Amino acid sequence: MAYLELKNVCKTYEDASGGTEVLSNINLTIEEGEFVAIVGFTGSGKTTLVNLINGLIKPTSGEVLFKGVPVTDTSHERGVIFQNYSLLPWLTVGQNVYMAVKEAFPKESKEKLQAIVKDYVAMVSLSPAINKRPKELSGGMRQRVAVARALAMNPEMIIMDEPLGALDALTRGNLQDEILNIWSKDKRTALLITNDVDEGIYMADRIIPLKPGPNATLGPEFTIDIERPRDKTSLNDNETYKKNRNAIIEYLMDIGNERKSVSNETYELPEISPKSFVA
Ligand SMILES: Nc1ncnc2c1ncn2[C@@H]1O[C@H](COP(=O)(O)OP(=O)(O)OP(=O)(O)O)[C@@H](O)[C@H]1O
Repeated sequence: MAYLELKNVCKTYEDASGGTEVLSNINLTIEEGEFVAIVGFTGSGKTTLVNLINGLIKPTSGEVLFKGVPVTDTSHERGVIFQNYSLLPWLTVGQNVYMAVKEAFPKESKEKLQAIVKDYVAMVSLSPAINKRPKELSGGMRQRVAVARALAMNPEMIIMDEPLGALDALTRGNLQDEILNIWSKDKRTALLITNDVDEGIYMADRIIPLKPGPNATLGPEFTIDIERPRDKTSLNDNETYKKNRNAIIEYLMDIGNERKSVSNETYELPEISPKSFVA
């Protein structure tokens, strides 16, 4: 049985003119322990897809199944790391993680919960900042807290919605490694949504492009058959990496061009001319 399965999932956001189908016929299967990345253009429907899998919104038609059971609500079994950290500003790093852990394990003792918080804060190298509030942290540190918070709840599946998009290249690279370390240690199932092909190839077992919407749908998948742990510096010379990178970028460029050529939008430029020109 597939761990996560989307069967012919469609999502339309209703509006006064009837609505737009953002996602069309999404079929996706993820097996236990797999790391899958979905790459897509901005606005193609990636967050909509995450919200459907997370149970925050319902499909207009089709089914989302987690371990064979239809997803009808959010659950601690699926931990989401969002792109905007979403930390509570009045709580410290430790308190932000504690709150989530308490919600996930309401019957555990305070001491046990505090020990979990300490472990996960240490795991993302933030022990010295455990008593700081979000406004005292850099963007990279805040995202680390968000990672610790999601993982401390011990979800069976980690869903990441462009979690590293706002970070500089160095911080991004470090956090990619931290997420991979945690994923490989506990062998959880992971879904990464990203607009960065290199990030997808470095982290995932499979990459699936999301064709731009409206009516966005998943394209052909690319299997990244590169041994783990992967070495970022030697990846550039790896033939499998180069082959996949070129194929994915070519595919994305082709569908990008296709989208441009079918666009009916026309732009009228205003008729203006300078009243006077002084050299
Ligand atoms: N609640 C909503 N109501 C109406 N339309 C929505 C809603 N949420 C998203 N959309 C529309 O659906 C489309 C896809 O949005 P979504 O946020 O899923 O894309 P995305 O790929 O995550 O974008 P980005 O990369 O910019 O974060 C957009 O055109 C957006 O305007």
